[in-house]
Amino acid sequence: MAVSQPDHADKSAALQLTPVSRETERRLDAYLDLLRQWQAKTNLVAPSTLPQLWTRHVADSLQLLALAPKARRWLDFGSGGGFPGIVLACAMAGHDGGHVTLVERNAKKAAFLREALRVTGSPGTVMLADIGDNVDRFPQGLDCITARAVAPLHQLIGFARPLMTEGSKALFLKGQDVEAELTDATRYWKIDPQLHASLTGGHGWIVEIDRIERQALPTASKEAAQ
Ligand SMILES: C[S@@+](CC[C@H](N)C(=O)[O-])C[C@H]1O[C@@H](n2cnc3c(N)ncnc32)[C@H](O)[C@@H]1O
Repeated sequence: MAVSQPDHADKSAALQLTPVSRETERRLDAYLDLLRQWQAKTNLVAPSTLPQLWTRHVADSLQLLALAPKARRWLDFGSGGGFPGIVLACAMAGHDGGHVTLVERNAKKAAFLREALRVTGSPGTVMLADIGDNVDRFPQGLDCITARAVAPLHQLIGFARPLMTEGSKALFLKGQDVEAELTDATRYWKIDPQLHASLTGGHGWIVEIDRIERQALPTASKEAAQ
């Protein structure tokens, strides 16, 4: 299968939305070159989005940096082909103490993510693991927890809760059903979410959460649980 070629207009549109340093740009170029090569044998992104890798995926990931400008220690649930985790790692390479933990349960994708960290020289660790079974193995002292297209919001909040500390936050990239997902999540969790419209347009949203408490069980459920 032919390897797709970079689209320069797509890249410059993305970099206008979410500018980065020349060094980060070079790391991102190396990452996308690798992704295009591996995409020929492993499905890392929807093939229809290959012509817009920069706007659909890179800028979508980079926009998180503006919502957590001081964050250095990141953890990304279900990184897949590397969004947002590898993109954030490419950006963190320029910062002292920058590090991204990428959690992925698919072995081929985890191998790709390790190779992406290697070729870009970006600071990160790939954990080949199922999130739900391994929360106690994840690093502590995180500044920011992320996820895109991995699980329903209420589940992501449950995964993030034990990892959150004073000053940390979660940033979850969500689609047009965000309101329904938030309504569902507040049945389980007390949260004070902020919603940010995605810079990359479409119907994307970022849910920012900095405090998570378990919702008290309604009386009927408490009785049922006894
Ligand atoms: C739809 S893909 C999205 C990948 C990437 N975040 C993105 O937006 O391009 C979902 C990824 O999450 C991974 N995943 C889903 N549930 C997971 C879990 N419980 N533990 C670890 N990885 C999980 C899948 O293997 C898959 O690679």
